[in-house]
Amino acid sequence: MARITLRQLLDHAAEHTYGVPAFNINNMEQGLAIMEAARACDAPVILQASRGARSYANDIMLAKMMEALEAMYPDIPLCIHQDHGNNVATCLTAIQHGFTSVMMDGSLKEDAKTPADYAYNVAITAEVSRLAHMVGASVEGELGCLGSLETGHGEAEDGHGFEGALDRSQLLTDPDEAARFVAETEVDALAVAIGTSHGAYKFSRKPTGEVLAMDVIERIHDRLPDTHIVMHGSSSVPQEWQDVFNAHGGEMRETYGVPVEEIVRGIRFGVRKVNIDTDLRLAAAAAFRRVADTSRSEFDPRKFLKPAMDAMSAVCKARFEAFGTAGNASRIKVVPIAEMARRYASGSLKPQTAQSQAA
Ligand SMILES: O=C(CO)COP(=O)(O)O
Ligand SMILES: O=C[C@H](O)COP(=O)(O)O
Ligand SMILES: [Zn+2]
Ligand SMILES: [Zn+2]
Repeated sequence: MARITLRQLLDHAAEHTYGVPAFNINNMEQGLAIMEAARACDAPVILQASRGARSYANDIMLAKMMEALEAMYPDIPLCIHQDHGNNVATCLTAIQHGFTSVMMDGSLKEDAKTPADYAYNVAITAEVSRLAHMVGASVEGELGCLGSLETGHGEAEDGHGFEGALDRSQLLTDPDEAARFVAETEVDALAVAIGTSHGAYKFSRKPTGEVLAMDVIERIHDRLPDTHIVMHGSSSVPQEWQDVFNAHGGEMRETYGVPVEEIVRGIRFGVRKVNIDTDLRLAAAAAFRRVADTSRSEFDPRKFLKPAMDAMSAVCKARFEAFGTAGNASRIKVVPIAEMARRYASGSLKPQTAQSQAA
C-alpha cells in the first residue's frame, strides 16, 4: 500500500529536481490509464479530483476506486489530492474520504468565481493548513488569478474561475506577496498565476514570454527556493490530438497550450506539481471520435473506451518522461500520514522563508 502525501512526494521531487504531473480523474478509465502509464515508467502519481469530479462520480465511488487503484498498483506511490477546494468543508470532507492532500483555492471566494482579496485568502488557507496538518494531510494554496495575459481576462471553465477583465498585476503572482503568503499560511505548495488558464483555449499562437510569464516562476523561486511551485492550466493541447479530434467530426478551433519545454524549464526553477486535465480529455475524446467515425456499426462501449485509455496512457507516459518523474516510484519509501502529522506538530515541516527566519 503506497498512499503518499503531496508534501513527501514534492520534497522528493525537489531533492531530485523533477516534476510530477497531477492528472484530473473522474472515472475508472482515467484511473487505469494513468496507473498503467505510471507502472510502465516507474513513476509516482498524483490523482486529483475537482469538486465537479466528486459530484459526477460520488465521493464513495471515487474513494473506493482510489482504494482499488492503490491495491492494484502497490508499488506506485499514490497521492490523492482535492483540486480547487472552495471552502474548509470541501477540503475536510476530501480528507475524510482518504485524500492525502487538498488545495484550498482562496484566490477565489466560495462561489469559485469572484476574486478574493489577500486577507480572505490568507485567513481561509491558513485555517485549512492548521486543520489538515493536524492529520498529516498536505495543503496547496493559490495566489494570483488564473487567466490570459493575451486578452486580459480571467478564465472560466465548467463554472469555475472569474470571467471578467483583470489587470496584469492580478494575473501575475507577486513574488514578495508570495513569500508573505507562504509564511502566513504554512502551505506545502503554492499555485501561481503566470498567464495559464484551464481548458483547451489558452493561447492563440505558440506562447512567448509576453503571455506565458515563466520569468515570474524564476523570481518566485529566487524568493522562495524551498517552496514547491504548482502550475495550473498546464495542458499542452497536443496538435496531433487536435488533428485526430477534428478529422473525425470534432470542431476545435486553432489553439495552443503550454509547451512541454516551458514546463521542463519551470521544473528547473521549483515547479514540482503540474496540473493536467485537458490533455487527457482531448486524447480520450479524439480516440473515441475516431472509433465512432471509422467503425460506425460499433456499439460496445469498451471498443471506444479501450482506445481512449491507450491514448490517455500515451500522454501520461510522455509527461512522466519529460518531467523526469519516470524512474522515481521505486526510489520513494512512503512515510505514513500519521508520521507526517507528528512532523507537522513538531514544527519540522514549517516553510523556510525569509519571514519565518526573521520571526
Ligand atoms: O489546472 C488544471 C486543474 O487544476 C488543469 O489544467 P488544464 O485545463 O490545462 O489541463
Ligand atoms: O479546473 C480544473 C480541472 O480542469 C477540473 O475541471 P472540472 O471542474 O470540469 O472537473
Ligand atoms: Zn477545469
Ligand atoms: Zn487548476
